[in-house]
Parts: sequence; structure tokens; C-alpha cells
Amino acid sequence: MSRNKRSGTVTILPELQIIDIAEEGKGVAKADELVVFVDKAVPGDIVDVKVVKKKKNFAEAVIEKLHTASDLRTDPFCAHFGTCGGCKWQHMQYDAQLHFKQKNVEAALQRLAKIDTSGMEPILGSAENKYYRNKLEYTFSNKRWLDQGDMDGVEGLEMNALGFHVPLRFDKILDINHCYLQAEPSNTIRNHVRAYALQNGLSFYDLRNHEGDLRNLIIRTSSNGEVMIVVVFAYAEQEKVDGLMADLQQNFPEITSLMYIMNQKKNDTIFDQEVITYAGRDYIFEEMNGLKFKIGAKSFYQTNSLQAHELYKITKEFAGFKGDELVYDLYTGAGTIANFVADSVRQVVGVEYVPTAIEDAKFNSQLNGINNTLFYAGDMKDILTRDFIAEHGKPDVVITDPPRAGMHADVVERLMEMEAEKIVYVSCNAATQARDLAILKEKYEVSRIKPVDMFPHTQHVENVVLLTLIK
Ligand SMILES: C[S@@+](CC[C@H](N)C(=O)[O-])C[C@H]1O[C@@H](n2cnc3c(N)ncnc32)[C@H](O)[C@@H]1O
Repeated sequence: MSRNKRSGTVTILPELQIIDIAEEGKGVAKADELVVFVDKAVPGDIVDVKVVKKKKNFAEAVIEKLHTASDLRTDPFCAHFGTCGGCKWQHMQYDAQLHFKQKNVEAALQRLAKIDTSGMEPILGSAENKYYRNKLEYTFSNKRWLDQGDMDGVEGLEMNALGFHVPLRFDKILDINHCYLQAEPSNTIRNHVRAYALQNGLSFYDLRNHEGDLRNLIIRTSSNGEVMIVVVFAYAEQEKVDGLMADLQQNFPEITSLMYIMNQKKNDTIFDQEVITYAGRDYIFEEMNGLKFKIGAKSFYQTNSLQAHELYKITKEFAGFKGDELVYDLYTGAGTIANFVADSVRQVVGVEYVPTAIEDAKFNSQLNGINNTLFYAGDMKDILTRDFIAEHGKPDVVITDPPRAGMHADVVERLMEMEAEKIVYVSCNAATQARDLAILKEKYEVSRIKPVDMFPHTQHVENVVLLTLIK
């Protein structure tokens, strides 16, 4: 039986019950054999939906009418909810978010790696679920997303925006007035920079034609009150650059690192760009568990600092160190995990792609009086060679924390050869983690699994897995 009502080319599916949440965060419904992914729907909702994309076995849809609101719903607290791509689950109670994150990790491990998840431990929620991020990156654009929708052709100053990309509209920026992700002075500084730019005639970047003065604004805040600002300019003259920098220095004495970049490339990445320090240090300090970490403009640091401490405690507990282990910390970033576990092991060898992050990692060891760490910069698949392992020794424990894409096939192969007693696999993407585990489980038993919520109000979830070598 088809329940489609066709009106012109628009397909409306009436009174669907939302039964689940998919890995990408959309509500799931079934219309006969068709699986329908519904944007902003919550399990328990009964909705009419409008189909926006139809494939053979599934469709993507948006809510046309909400007949019955799920008990799991709650009122979103942010005025930008619905348009901003940032916190898409704000309309769902936090306990329900945790429940579905746990379920999604479980589903990925079962489906993609055929892992028995019956012993999986409960997800650890984040103690703070507002203002939990220590870093945000905003984009300047002369194409502002207007609340009434996309008004191509409207021009003028009021079309300038400083905020976040609108999902699926790469050149449209949602002007942000208040963001609940990062604590003060983040909102005040962002709004001040926008006002200064408008008053002083600095142009906002044109993402299509690649022209304009101002491109990005990166704000990093630390738990000890330090603030790093990196303004990314494109074609601004030095006078304009100095004007904005001097203004920030004067108005925000709490900025401890005031820096800028001139980026005239097509893409936004700053990793290959020179970072110029205008005032203060070229790094800020973050503190965790009595350790101090130096964080540079290009260094990776977990964005939810409080929950990162919990994540690292779980990682250390999973590893169950006795004190004499040789540990490899793969994808070490600024050496945070390596330095965190160093007091419990014989030696840690950290490897990371970004050279400046490796400099920070070494600096962080020195700063904390740690002398049993070694760090190397380079692409993991090129660094982690048989020669490297012969030189440093076969590790007893490997901690691996790769980016969302997971580990390169060569790195997984090397892990299979290395046969460390234990691997603790920390991942921010259960699907790629499951892909890698499907290979590793030929030699390893999955001993423990625990998801950790680092990103409240989003569908993203971190997952820690302990693998033990099968003898
Ligand atoms: C999820 S972060 C983990 C960082 C660190 N473990 C921490 O908790 O702060 C992943 C790290 O992998 C690094 N990375 C990405 N691709 C890499 C590659 N091919 N080889 C080595 N490192 C890489 C990134 O620069 C980033 O620092």
C-alpha cells in the first residue's frame, strides 16, 4: 500500500511515526518498504513529511507538519537553531541524545565489524552541555543567509556576515549573534570584530570570487582564562590589519595571544600558512590534571577540555598500565595523551602529522618535567615503518586516536604485524573505527567499549575500545 499523496512533483508522506535516529542524526521512519530519513525529527514524533530526495530504498525528507511531538523533545535554547549546522540535536532532551549516541555506536560496531556489543559500557555524558568548547572558527562573508531564506541578488552592507556556514550552502554564512558553544569573551569578541569591520570599511570575504579583506576569525579560550585570537585576512592592506589588531589589543586585555594570517589561497586551511604574532605569546596554556599544555594556533587540542580529561582517564584505565610498558601514542596531536600517561609507563613514542604540534608536544614534556617521551612528525603511514619499530622497539600498548577518516590501511596492517599486547582505539567516528576493527579483530579480542560524549547537542560521539591480543 502506498501512502504517498502526490501534489505536482512534491511527494508528501502523511503521518509517519519516527522510530529511530540514524548515524548522521536524522529521524528514521518507514513508509512501507521505504526507509525515510527525516531532518530534525525525534523518535516518537508523528509527522507529515515532504520528500526532498528519493532513491530506490530510501528517501530524505523534511517535516511538513508535526502532528504529535515526541516526549523526548525539548525547546531549543539557541535563536539560531534550525538554520545553523552546529547543534542539530538541541530539540532533543540530553538523556535521549546520550541514549541514541550509544545506540548508534553499537549499531556501527555490530553492522560494520560484526562485534558482540553485549558488554558495552554506558556512555559517559558531558558534565557541561553549554559553553563546552574551547575553540570556534567563524567565517566572514559578503553573502549573509537571511532568516526568510536565500535572497540571491540582495546586496549591500547588511549582507555582510560573521558566523557559520549554512549546511549545504557553502557560500552562505549565518550571522551569529550568540553562540552557546564557547564561554565569554567569545561572543563579545566576535560581535566586536564584526562591528569594527563594518564601521571601519573592512570588506567581508567573497567566497565565490575570492576577494575581500577578512576571511576567518579563530577564537581559543582556555580553562585558566587565557584567550587566543587568530584573524585570517585575505587581501587587507597592512594599515587595516594593524588597525584591527590594535583595536583588539586595546579593548580586550584578556587576549594573551593576538595573531593574524594572510591567506590568499583558494581554501581556508591555515596549516600551510605563516602565523604572525601581533601581541603576546604565539600559544596559550591549557591545564589538565596538574599538567600544563602549550597549544599553538595550528595544534589540535580536544575541543571539550573538561570531557577530554574524562576521555583520557578512560583511555589510561583501559590500558591498565603496570609501569614498565613501551607505549606508542599514534596521532598524538600536541602530545596530550602521551604526556598524560607518561608517569605510568616506561616510555611513550608519539607520532603526529603536524610538525608544530610535535614541537608543542616536546615542549609540553619539558614543561612538565617529563623525560620519557619521544615525538616524531610525519604522515603515520610513512613514519610507522618496520625500521621505525625496530629502532624504538615493539610496543606493549598502542594508543591510537586518528582523525574522522580512521587509520590508513597501511597503518592497520602495521598494527597487525606489531602485535602489541593491547590497543586502545579512541575514535570520533564509529563507522571508520568499525572498519578498522573488522581487520584488527582477526588478532584481537574486543575487551571493552565505552562511548564518551564530547559534543552535546550534536550527533557526534567519541568511542574508546580496548583490544587485547589473542594468544
Ligand atoms: C583526533 S586528533 C587526536 C589528537 C590527540 N590524540 C589528542 O587527544 O589531543 C587526530 C590527530 O591526528 C593527526 N593526523 C591526521 N592525519 C594524520 C596522518 N596521516 N598522520 C599522522 N597524524 C595525522 C591530526 O593532525 C590530529 O592531531
